[in-house]
Amino acid sequence: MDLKEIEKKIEDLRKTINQHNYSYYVLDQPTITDQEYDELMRELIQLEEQYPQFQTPDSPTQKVGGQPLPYFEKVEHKVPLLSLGNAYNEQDLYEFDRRVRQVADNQEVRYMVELKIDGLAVSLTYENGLFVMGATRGDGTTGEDITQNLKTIRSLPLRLNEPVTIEVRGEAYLPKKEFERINRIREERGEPLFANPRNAAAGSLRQLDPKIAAERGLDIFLYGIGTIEGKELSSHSEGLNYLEQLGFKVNKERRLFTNIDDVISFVKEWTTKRPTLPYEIDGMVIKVDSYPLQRALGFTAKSPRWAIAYKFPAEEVVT
Ligand SMILES: NC(=O)c1cnc(N)c2cc(Br)sc12
Repeated sequence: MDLKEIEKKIEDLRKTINQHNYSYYVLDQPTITDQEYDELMRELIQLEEQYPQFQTPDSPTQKVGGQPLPYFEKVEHKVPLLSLGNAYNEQDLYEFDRRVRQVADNQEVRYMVELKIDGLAVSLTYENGLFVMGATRGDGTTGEDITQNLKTIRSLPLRLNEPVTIEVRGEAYLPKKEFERINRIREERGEPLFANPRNAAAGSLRQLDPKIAAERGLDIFLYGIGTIEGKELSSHSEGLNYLEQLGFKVNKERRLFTNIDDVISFVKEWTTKRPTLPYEIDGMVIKVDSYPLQRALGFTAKSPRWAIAYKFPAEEVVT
């Protein structure tokens, strides 16, 4: 093959593998066997090593982790990653609804209710559709650049379906089965165990050697847009659907309601269904859906007035 044909072969391999990644890790619908997948990856890694001039930042080979870093750079978030006020019972939710309707006046109020993933909040920045930077929440204003580790998350797209410049936020987490597998290995090695999946996810993402992060089946759900160029969105639900369109993994257990009683029933439903999930959640997030109404409600010093986190009661520890 001449160089043109080799470049074409590498591009075709990249496209095929990225498509399989998307089906397997975002849609949970495998399209080839692990064996066939590994075969394709081996061929692509070998060709990229032989022809480095054809390497690109969105190649799936970027997911295996590069060289260890001496430390993590600090990064300033353009839009702060805020924390949420907490609700602990129905009364708190009725109170939240009353405050929202005070500002909403007579306009219809829609609430988007989502699972509150028990992981590590992160921000992802894409320029013209390419993943360029990922950071921890940190103190909400300043986080740590953990791009190399986030790249190893299989469901995190290195190139979006549209060449959009956008900053999105989500929760990196460790599925329960992965958490148990990692702790079994640590136990065999006589290493200290992780207390829970959240600590394990945080510990994995704070590794300076991305090859360690790559071994730990981290995953991510995206749930918010910080900044976006050249696109007008009118609601949070429209924003989430757009994130899915771009190729992000967005949690499917979300639902829109027009009254707080139905929100409370949905919260109760998930309080009991929680153990059936393959990942841990520590509550539910209730957000006003309309962006104009979110703007009208604004923020307190540290959290939005248009959202609240309902915290599940602490699980009884079975001794
Ligand atoms: N779906 C969501 O909005 C969501 C899910 N899981 C979380 N841990 C958080 C945290 C904030 Br802040 S929002 C949010």
